[in-house]
Amino acid sequence: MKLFHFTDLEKKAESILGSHPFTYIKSGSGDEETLGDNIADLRKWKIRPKFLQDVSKRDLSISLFGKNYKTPYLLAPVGNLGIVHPEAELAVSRAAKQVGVPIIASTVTSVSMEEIAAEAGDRWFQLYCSSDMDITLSFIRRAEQAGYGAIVITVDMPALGFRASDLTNQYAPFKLGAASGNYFSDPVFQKKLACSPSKDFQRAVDEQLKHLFAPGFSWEDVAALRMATDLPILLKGILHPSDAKKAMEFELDGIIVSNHGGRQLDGCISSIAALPAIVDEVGGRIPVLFDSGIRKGADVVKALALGADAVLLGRPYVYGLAINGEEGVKEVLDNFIYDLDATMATAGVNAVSALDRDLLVRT
Ligand SMILES: Cc1cc2nc3c(=O)[nH]c(=O)nc-3n(C[C@H](O)[C@H](O)[C@H](O)COP(=O)(O)O)c2cc1C
Ligand SMILES: O=C(O)C(=O)c1ccccc1
Repeated sequence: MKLFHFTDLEKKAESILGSHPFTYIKSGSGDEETLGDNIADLRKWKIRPKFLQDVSKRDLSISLFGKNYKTPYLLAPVGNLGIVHPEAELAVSRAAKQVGVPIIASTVTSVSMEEIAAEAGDRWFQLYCSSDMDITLSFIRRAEQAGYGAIVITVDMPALGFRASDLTNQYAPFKLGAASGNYFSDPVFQKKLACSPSKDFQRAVDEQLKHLFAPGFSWEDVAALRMATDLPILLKGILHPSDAKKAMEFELDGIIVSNHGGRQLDGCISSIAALPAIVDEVGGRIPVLFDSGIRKGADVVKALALGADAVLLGRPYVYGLAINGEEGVKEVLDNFIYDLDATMATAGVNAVSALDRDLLVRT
């Protein structure tokens, strides 16, 4: 593949994927104000290197929920990957396992969470809470049994964002069954459907769509889920410090500062602009993870220096998958690790744990 720059990665993926699938992945909601701000606001922060620090050994490792990881990267949950590559989540899982990076498997994967677990190393499960609590609880039980190490509840999708380009293209991959691996294999869903998804495919897809978004889901439901599992629970999509505070009050274990890669609420704050106030509110009591706009090692250094404990990669690995399946994802990860290592060395920092705000200025 030999593509080291995000722009080249994106161009190559565009030449391979069909126009509608590529647009679905690349786009943000609205007129992409927030999508652009995720990148632009990261660039407002500049690194002030301090030299003569002995950077002969660099330690990229982190620890989360009592477990050590070689790098501060996780793979963000990305649904509908069946439109990107025939091996979809399985290729992603194998690549991440080779590199030692945890995956966060989406609710809306092309295959089931059990099939993913069979190929994956460290894995967390991302939960879109269903409007049907029985299905939601069934997903949590299945994740526990399949060895997932945490539940990531995504809170920023009470409804699908206004995705202008997908609307123009009339493109909705989740209506094509590219995202039905978990629903179609779920015993509770099957029972409610009262027929086999393979027999009446369209009805099963329509039924899943009815359950997929849960606009009525609230903090009381979060409290019920807290009671329902001993796994660590993180909320993904937090942008306001008061929601971070509430997550701690509800005894949750972590949060992910994210605006869904600019795909949900257009006009909302960029993820990096939201991060410092949330880190201050949390005060080190629970891990704060970060995503939306990470495109290179310097972006990672900035997010970690502003107080994130780890970062999630989204579109970059999806493009690697499009270009060369498992090998493509692995190459993207290898490059991100190399880039981070080089960025830390040239910034005069020898450990992720030594990154702090003193390293940055806002321009
Ligand atoms: C095509 C696509 C599908 C996504 N699907 C999900 C999903 O199923 N669940 C979820 O929590 N986030 C989903 N996200 C959001 C990502 O987890 C992540 O927040 C975002 O991609 C990070 O931004 P970045 O792409 O700029 O790195 C999706 C993102 C993309 C691009
Ligand atoms: O596209 C997305 O960002 C996404 O998360 C999603 C998930 C399920 C259905 C449609 C979109």
